[in-house]
Amino acid sequence: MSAPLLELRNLRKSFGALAVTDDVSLDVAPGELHAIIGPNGAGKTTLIHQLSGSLRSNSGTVRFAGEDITRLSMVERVRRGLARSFQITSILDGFSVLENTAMAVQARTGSSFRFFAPAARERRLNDEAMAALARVRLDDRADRRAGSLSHGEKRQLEIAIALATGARLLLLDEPLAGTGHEESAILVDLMRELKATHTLVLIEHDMEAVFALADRVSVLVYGRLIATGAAEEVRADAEVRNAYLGEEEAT
Ligand SMILES: Nc1ncnc2c1ncn2[C@@H]1O[C@H](COP(=O)(O)OP(=O)(O)OP(=O)(O)O)[C@@H](O)[C@H]1O
Repeated sequence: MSAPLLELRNLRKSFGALAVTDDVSLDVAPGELHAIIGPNGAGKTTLIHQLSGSLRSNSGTVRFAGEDITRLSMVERVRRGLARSFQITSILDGFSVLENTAMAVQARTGSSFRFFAPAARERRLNDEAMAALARVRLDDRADRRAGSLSHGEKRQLEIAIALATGARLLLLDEPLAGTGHEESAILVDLMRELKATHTLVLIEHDMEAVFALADRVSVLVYGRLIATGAAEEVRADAEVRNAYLGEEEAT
């Protein structure tokens, strides 16, 4: 296996006496789609916060592209190419789809277009934003107000915003939650396409989507990883079936 893009070692986060993630160690290879599954309350979202930098870990290390980023802020991590698909609340409803995406391009490029005339600068930002929107198939919605998008389209926009930050690795926290059948099919296709160019860490409860997309799957139960492996191996693992998949099938 090539050197991992993301390396977690012995990560732990506790709230008071409750260890929500406990001794989590995991490697994610470049180009891999790695799914993290587990029952409600297992600590998946907390782990994503620890990776994105929105929560400081109590102990353990996170390395990205060989660099120790454990102490870096969320903004510094985004600059290095590690982005969480933004929460819906971070979409500015009153701005257009294009403007929302162009702001992410601007955040990445900073003042690097400063030598351009204002009109040319705006064109560059918009061209890059349109490229991100085309990847998520929202280019035909560019001029719409973001607030007018459907639930699934907002999820697509969040991914476009993450792409526009220049991310190499995308952290996706339950992108399919609350989406209808058609919306979810679009998002699954989109994630499949993104695999060609990006590394993805996906938290998802939709097991059909997980096993259709993931190269490898890790199972988190009570904050601990009980299994990591190729999707088919994990699906067949007796402990995993007891701890999680059996429970899902029963519901
Ligand atoms: N800020 C916090 N303070 C105290 N407890 C917290 C905090 N954030 C999360 N927890 C607790 O940590 C546990 C794990 O929560 P988390 O949201 O990470 O789980 P999850 O696996 O993402 O669950 P779900 O699949 O339901 O989204 C839960 O028991 C939750 O109540």
